[in-house]
Amino acid sequence: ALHLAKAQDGKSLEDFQKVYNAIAEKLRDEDEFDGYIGYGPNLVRLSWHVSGTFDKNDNSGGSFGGTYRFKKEADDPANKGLQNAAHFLEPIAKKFPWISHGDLYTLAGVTALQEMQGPKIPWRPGRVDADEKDTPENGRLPDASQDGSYVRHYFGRFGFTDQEIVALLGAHCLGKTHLENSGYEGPWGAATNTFTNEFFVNLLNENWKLEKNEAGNKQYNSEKGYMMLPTDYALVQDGKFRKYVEKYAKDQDAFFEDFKSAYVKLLENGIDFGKLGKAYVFKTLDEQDS
Ligand code: HEM
Ligand SMILES: CCOC(=O)c1cnc2ccccc2c1N
Repeated sequence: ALHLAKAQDGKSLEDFQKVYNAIAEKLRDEDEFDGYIGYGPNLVRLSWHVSGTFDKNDNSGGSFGGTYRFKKEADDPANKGLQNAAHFLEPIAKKFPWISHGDLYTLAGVTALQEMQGPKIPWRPGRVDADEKDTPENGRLPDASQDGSYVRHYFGRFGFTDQEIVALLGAHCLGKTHLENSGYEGPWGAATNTFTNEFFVNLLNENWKLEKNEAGNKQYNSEKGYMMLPTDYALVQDGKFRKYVEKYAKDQDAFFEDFKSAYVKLLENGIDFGKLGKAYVFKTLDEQDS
């Protein structure tokens, strides 16, 4: 059965907006991280990795239990580099001890996306911390060296369509690869901390060359110093994926809309929010200044 979301006694939109603001202000303060990219992309990746362990076959894993806080999951080689995001969130968890880890990890991704000018992401609280014994085993996160059929099969585990898969991967407009984390490197100078449809524009406009990097892994590089993972490039090699790449490269609003829906589905997979009321839509810091 699905995990039942539990209402946080007496916490309302205002309380969660305070958590949002604390994360958003810390993002602004600590802007020098990772060559002035900041923590935003890393927080988005954490929110995806804690949700991407979900398996609909036995409803194990997923964002509900906040099991990333346990060593087994945090030490998954696929999570290398996310210690930065976890460390960033420690003082937030101390300041708001009433929020569950699952809610904090997912809310942090929503905050980062909105503060990087991404779409408004409706978000629902109610995730409940699980025991260490419920931590999913390593190996549930995807392998970047693979092709389109691997990507389609992998996301089939969450019940995602081709369109949802392409939209979701548009998050690779953010941040960068780090050789010491994943064995992939770059993009050089093109790493961004603003949410746009650039990933799709790059895929279609650049001249891509498959090259072996210093770690001996193959990746696609362009003369402008951009890069794509094999699983990124698969989106233009596979005809069914390619048509959505072309759609999003032309229409950023369509990308924002479809990304928002797919990202909410990713973060809420395996959770029954029942009659806990509608989702919260948080104001950005800029919207509160005025
Ligand atoms: C086929 C599926 C995917 C694969 C194989 C993949 C693989 C990777 C790899 C290898 C990195 C570089 C990590 C590093 O070296 O630090 C990365 C970074 C990143 N990924 Fe993905 N990813 C996938 C899907 C996603 C999804 C669904 C999202 C979010 C919705 C996402 C968001 C990010 C972000 C924001 C970064 C940049 C992190 C940073 O700059 O610290 N990825 N991904
Ligand atoms: C918009 C310029 O960035 C890109 O085209 C791009 C492509 N693939 C990625 C794969 C993982 C992490 C970051 C990535 C990235 N920033």
